[in-house]
Amino acid sequence: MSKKFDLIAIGRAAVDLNAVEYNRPLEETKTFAKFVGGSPANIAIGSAKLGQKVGFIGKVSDDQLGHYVTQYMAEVGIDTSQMVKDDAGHKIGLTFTEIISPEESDILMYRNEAADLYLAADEVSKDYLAQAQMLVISGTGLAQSPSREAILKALLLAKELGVEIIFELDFRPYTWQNAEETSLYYQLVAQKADVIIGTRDEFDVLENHQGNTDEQTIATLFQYDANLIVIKSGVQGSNAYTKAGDKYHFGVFKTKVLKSFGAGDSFAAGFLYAYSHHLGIETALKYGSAAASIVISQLSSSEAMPNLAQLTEFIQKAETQGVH
Ligand SMILES: Nc1ncnc2c1ncn2[C@@H]1O[C@H](COP(=O)(O)OP(=O)(O)O)[C@@H](O)[C@H]1O
Ligand SMILES: O=C(O)C[C@@H](O)[C@H](O)C(=O)COP(=O)(O)O
Repeated sequence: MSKKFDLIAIGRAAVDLNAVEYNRPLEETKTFAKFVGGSPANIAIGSAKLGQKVGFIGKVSDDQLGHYVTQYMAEVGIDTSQMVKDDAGHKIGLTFTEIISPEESDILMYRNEAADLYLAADEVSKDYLAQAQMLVISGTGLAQSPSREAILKALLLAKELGVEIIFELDFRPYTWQNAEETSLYYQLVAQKADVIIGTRDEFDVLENHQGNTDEQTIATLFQYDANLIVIKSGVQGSNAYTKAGDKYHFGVFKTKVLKSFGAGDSFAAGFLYAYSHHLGIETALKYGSAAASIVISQLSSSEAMPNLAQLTEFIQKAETQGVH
């Protein structure tokens, strides 16, 4: 039976302030454009733009920026009924970006006491989660309590309810205390997740070890619940591994890169669209790569997310021209 939501994402919804001056460091940047940000919010927005039915569980500041984020997410079609306003005055997270060159862009996050980290376990509703086909968990929500307990509660409820658990590693060094703590919580969730998506570097964080091959990583993780593991490697493309032993690779769609941030979130939105529509793993990697290619050629990580027609047209055109 079809559920009310194709996916519910849990974690941070925040604000990106993206430098509109290119080829200069943040120190010298004077003007910024405001967008909704936060990895799980970006994935939710990308998914909604592709036509998925999406819900979001999170906490935002009760001020102009919190209202802006909630309103934008509602406008793209996301159910925001479980986006709680922080009543203790915590402010929404901010991310400043700089575009030094197409090869070099970076982000600077302001996350001290960020409202999303104050989502509490009693603000996660079982009835709400029961309406989801998939739950998308972003690793950063595990960095601090009470958000950590809220995410773990959602994980256990999803497990109990048979909701498919997608773990997007989304590692951000901010707000984590040390590598061992991160690795412990990442492993805890990875052992219960059905699908795990991350970059090679993020899997190193999960393992608290550098230098493992993908084969070593999947051999360990497939001992637990995961059926599918996706390991992204930037411009080298992405690999997907199934528990049954299949391996899929997809390269990238070449594009005029403006900046590299936004690649991971758009990849996840595109990948999950194809995955949840049973279009096959190879197509899922292709949709993820195409969405990423579209987003990294534009300024934002959220508004730039393509709709389904834009995504499929992009793929068709790229395949006709042979640019991947
Ligand atoms: N320079 C690039 N050109 C085209 N596609 C890219 C480029 N960099 C990344 N991508 C696409 O975005 C996906 C995610 O990028 P990656 O950098 O690995 O993740 P993250 O943004 O999470 O660090 C890649 O698997 C690839 O499909
Ligand atoms: O996740 C954040 O809080 C910041 C994002 O909104 C920002 O746009 C970004 O860094 C996205 O990068 P990605 O996770 O590599 O897609």
